Amino acid sequence: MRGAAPVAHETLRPLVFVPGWVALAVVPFVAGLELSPVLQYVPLVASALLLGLPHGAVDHLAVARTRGRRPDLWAIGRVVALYTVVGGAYAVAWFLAPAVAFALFIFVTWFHWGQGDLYTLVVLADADHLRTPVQRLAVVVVRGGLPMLVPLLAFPEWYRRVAVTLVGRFAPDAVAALSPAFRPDVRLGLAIAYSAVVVATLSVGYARATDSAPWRLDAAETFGLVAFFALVPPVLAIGVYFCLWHSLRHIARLLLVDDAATAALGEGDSTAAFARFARDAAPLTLVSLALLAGLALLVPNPPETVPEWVGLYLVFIAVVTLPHVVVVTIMDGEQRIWA
Ligand SMILES: CC1=C(/C=C/C(C)=C/C=C/C(C)=C/C=O)C(C)(C)CCC1
Ligand SMILES: [Fe+2]
Repeated sequence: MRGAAPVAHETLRPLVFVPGWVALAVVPFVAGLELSPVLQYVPLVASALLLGLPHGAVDHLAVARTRGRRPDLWAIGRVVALYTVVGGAYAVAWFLAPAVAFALFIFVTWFHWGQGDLYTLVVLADADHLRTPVQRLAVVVVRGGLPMLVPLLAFPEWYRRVAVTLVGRFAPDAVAALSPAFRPDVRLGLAIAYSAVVVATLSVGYARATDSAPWRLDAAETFGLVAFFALVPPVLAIGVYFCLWHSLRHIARLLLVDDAATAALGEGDSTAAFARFARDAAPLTLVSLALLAGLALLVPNPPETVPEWVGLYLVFIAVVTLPHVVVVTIMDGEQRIWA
């Protein structure tokens, strides 16, 4: 990729891939120990300070850096305006139509977590089996469906409970509008359709791969994640995935557009590179937490328990994810991830 020294990629690769793979292998066993519900929330709560929330807290610098420019006040101001307008409108939507806002959150996350993995496959895993835009869109559907659809198929009651907690901060009765998604026949239909897309996507990829190693990595990750989300209760699974999969991969991407971090990685100094990220991300992570506290005062039913606080945190994440997806999609365009 443009501007990124190959050595930096080499330094990053194990740091990016290994934690997620270890989590896929280990967490199902931990989950088998029947963790108390509160412990299952630990990774999601931790994501407010570590990896999760911070991965989006450098959006104000990311676009300019991706274009090879130093972020000036004007560039930062544009991103702040994007967040205010798009995030603000979506926040209002949560108050007016919470069930619709929840459904949108699921679809946006599906796309966004899929697009994150597409980048990782193309740039960090050197995948050559994703030749066409249609294949790349299919990979986004497959990869995003792992965290967003598989839990609905495997743990519908958990999924419903989380939907109730999010929507319930605004209007407890509104969640009834989502009930068709939990019907067994609808879930069976979704399972069949999704499986067909997974098999077709991997098969076409296999036929087009010249180097089979990245394809094997893609297939192994896909089936590993299917098993992970089918076995691990969703709050725990999503918390782990958000930190160690999506956010870690995106942070690697951010390091590769930051010249100083890339230089540090080129010298094998990953600590210095990640420290730069932490410094860049700290201010807006703290601002985000202050905004979350403000949101808690504004909602009709303020949170009282840990699950309710996490529900509100997820609403806040939803609101900042919409502009975050715009930023990442601009990065995708600049880096020709979909071409
Ligand atoms: C917690 C949880 C859910 C939703 C989590 C979502 C949608 C998280 C999105 C996070 C984002 C977008 C982070 C930014 O990149 C589900 C699937 C309803 C199932 C039950 C557990
Ligand atoms: Fe993200």
